[in-house]
Amino acid sequence: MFAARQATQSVLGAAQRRAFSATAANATRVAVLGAAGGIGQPLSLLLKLNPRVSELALYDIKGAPGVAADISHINTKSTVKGYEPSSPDAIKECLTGAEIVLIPAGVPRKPGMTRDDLFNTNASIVRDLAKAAAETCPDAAILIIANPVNSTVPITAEVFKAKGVYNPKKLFGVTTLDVVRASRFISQLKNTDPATEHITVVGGHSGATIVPLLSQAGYKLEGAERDEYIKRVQFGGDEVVQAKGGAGSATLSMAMAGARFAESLLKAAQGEKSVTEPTYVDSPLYKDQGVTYFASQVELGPNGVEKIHPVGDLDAHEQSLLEVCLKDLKANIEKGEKWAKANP
Ligand SMILES: NC(=O)c1ccc[n+]([C@@H]2O[C@H](COP(=O)([O-])OP(=O)(O)OC[C@H]3O[C@@H](n4cnc5c(N)ncnc54)[C@H](O)[C@@H]3O)[C@@H](O)[C@H]2O)c1
Ligand SMILES: O=C(O)C[C@H](O)C(=O)O
Repeated sequence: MFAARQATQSVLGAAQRRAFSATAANATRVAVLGAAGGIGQPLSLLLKLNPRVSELALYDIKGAPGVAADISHINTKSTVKGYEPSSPDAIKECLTGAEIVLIPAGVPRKPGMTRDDLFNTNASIVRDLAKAAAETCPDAAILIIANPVNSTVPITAEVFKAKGVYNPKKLFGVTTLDVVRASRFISQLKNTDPATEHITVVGGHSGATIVPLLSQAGYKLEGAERDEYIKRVQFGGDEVVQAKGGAGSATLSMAMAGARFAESLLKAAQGEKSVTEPTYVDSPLYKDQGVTYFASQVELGPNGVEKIHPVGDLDAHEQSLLEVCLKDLKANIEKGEKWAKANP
């Protein structure tokens, strides 16, 4: 009996040792810029719980060392370090060796504002952080959370292009929260398990540019029910902004969505096949209409974007939503590109 238990323990020990060396071989440094904010803190917490992450580098203009000290006590293996600009090289030190950089740094909306109203403040925050990433970790996957995503992704691309290091396969606008909402809201209407709902959402990340494709999941809503569902997905962010009454926008659900997208990238980077997520990327799908970035299902691989899937079959109503989306998106992209060129 004792011998049998000892044998089991030694087998388990070997399995654990193998798992440990596999993790060590897949060591991944992940940086969060804006780590002390409403999204940054829970996002950093979720990344600390992810065994695929070996080093967590947390940067903010204020408060990152405190967040790092707190999170570092959690009993998972990854190391955590906080950086703040009191030392001039802090951002460089944070980004050195990073393979994934998540950027939630920037101001959130208050009631009555659109995401585009954040442009004037957030454009320069994202530009400056993108410059630091382009200089320090040009090969990292850059995940843009800061709004307005439809414009901050093109701004980031322009920064990387100006430095001669742009790799369209490694730049992602995080639209996962739209997918999470679309799946949760249909499950509330249909009394299904939201974990098994996978509603594709295409386009961009604001208002009419958010286009959920229910028909591809086999659903057909009609009339007011359909319109209310679409409106809730397109304006889910406003629901949270209103409810928080001036204290910011979605942070906890966004942290979950950002951590889920980072996990998908890590899985793909570590060799898992067929990892697919909708995300806003440099896309050929509507380039002929001047829409150079677009969110659709994207297969992820070790080098980032592996394959960009077309939107697929749409019903007539989805087609009409897509047309409105493309018009708005084109304007948001041009605004970002124009600003980045004028404000290098
Ligand atoms: N993509 C999405 O689906 C999605 C969802 C929710 C929120 N957002 C956006 O994410 C952004 C952050 O939202 P939040 O609620 O976390 O805001 P927040 O104000 O709570 O946190 C932002 C953090 O960024 C930091 N920061 C500001 N300038 C910085 C700089 N130059 N370098 C480093 N850090 C800097 C701030 O100190 C703060 O800690 C907003 O723009 C918001 O609109 C996007
Ligand atoms: O609505 C916002 O401003 C934040 C975010 O983009 C969201 O969708 O919740």
